[in-house]
Amino acid sequence: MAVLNRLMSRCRASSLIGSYSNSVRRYCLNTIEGDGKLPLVSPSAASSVPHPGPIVKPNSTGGRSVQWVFLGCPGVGKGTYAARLSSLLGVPHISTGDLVRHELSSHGPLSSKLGEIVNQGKLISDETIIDLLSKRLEAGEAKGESGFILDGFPRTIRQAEILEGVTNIDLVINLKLREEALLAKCLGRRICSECGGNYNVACIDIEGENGSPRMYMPPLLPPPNCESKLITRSDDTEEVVKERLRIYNEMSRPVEEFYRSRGKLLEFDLPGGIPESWPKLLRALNLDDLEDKKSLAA
Ligand SMILES: Nc1ncnc2c1ncn2[C@@H]1O[C@H](COP(=O)(O)OP(=O)(O)O)[C@@H](O)[C@H]1O
Repeated sequence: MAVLNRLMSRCRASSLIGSYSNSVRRYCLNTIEGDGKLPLVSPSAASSVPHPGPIVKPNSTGGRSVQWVFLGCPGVGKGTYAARLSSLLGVPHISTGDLVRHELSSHGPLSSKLGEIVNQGKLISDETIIDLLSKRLEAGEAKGESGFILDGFPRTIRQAEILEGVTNIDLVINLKLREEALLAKCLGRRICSECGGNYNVACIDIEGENGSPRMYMPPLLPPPNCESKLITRSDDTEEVVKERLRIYNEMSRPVEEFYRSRGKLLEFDLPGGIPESWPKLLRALNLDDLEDKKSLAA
């Protein structure tokens, strides 16, 4: 993690972004991978993608903490599943969207410029997002964090190349959901302004057609003490969500191929709401045993 931070800092301080020197890349890879610890994912066939996808091995005791990435369209549920895996695996869930929103709410020097970009559904610059991410990683390192589950980063090929240059990502989980559900899920999203809890008031029920099964996603309603404190994200309007979906297809879809071609992409089609999807995701990640053990221990 320390090296990741240092290089992120170097990327931000100089103009290494987009024009790495090979020696810097070698330095980082050697330093990070030279710790003798086991990678979590071995390249072999596990999913239906043309390139052999990764087989996920449960966390081995000698291994370092996981370094995973979540990809997927706005509204797919990256934050929900990343947060659940983060508490199961004991690694930080780092959402760049949350970092941006935190920056916006701080009313610092960047916030009005960022607010304009976010509220148009556009991406903020690679340099700015790397700057925010580096600060978050540095703060985590100071608290003794190790490993991460990234949600919302990388979102451009350039970001993916930078990340690939500084550390070894074990696994990239590409969450997928039917297009019809994505807009409804974004519009139904609610956040508790006090505890930060994420809820969804949308009830999604899509008839099966052309061989695809019916999809039912019940609302995820807040507990009574959050009910009166719910807020909606300013970028969750129909117009802005449509723009975010367009930008995802243009800028972030190629990132899926970036990881697919490296054998790191695990495609996961969400079959429905959390009760249906979570156990299946754990099974796909070979983590169902871990959850059983954790619930027995609780
Ligand atoms: N990696 C990134 N690169 C550029 N902009 C980002 C990145 N992550 C977050 N953002 C900005 O923050 C906004 C909110 O991000 P996020 O909460 O991840 O939204 P989404 O629901 O669209 O996945 C994005 O629309 C974008 O403006």
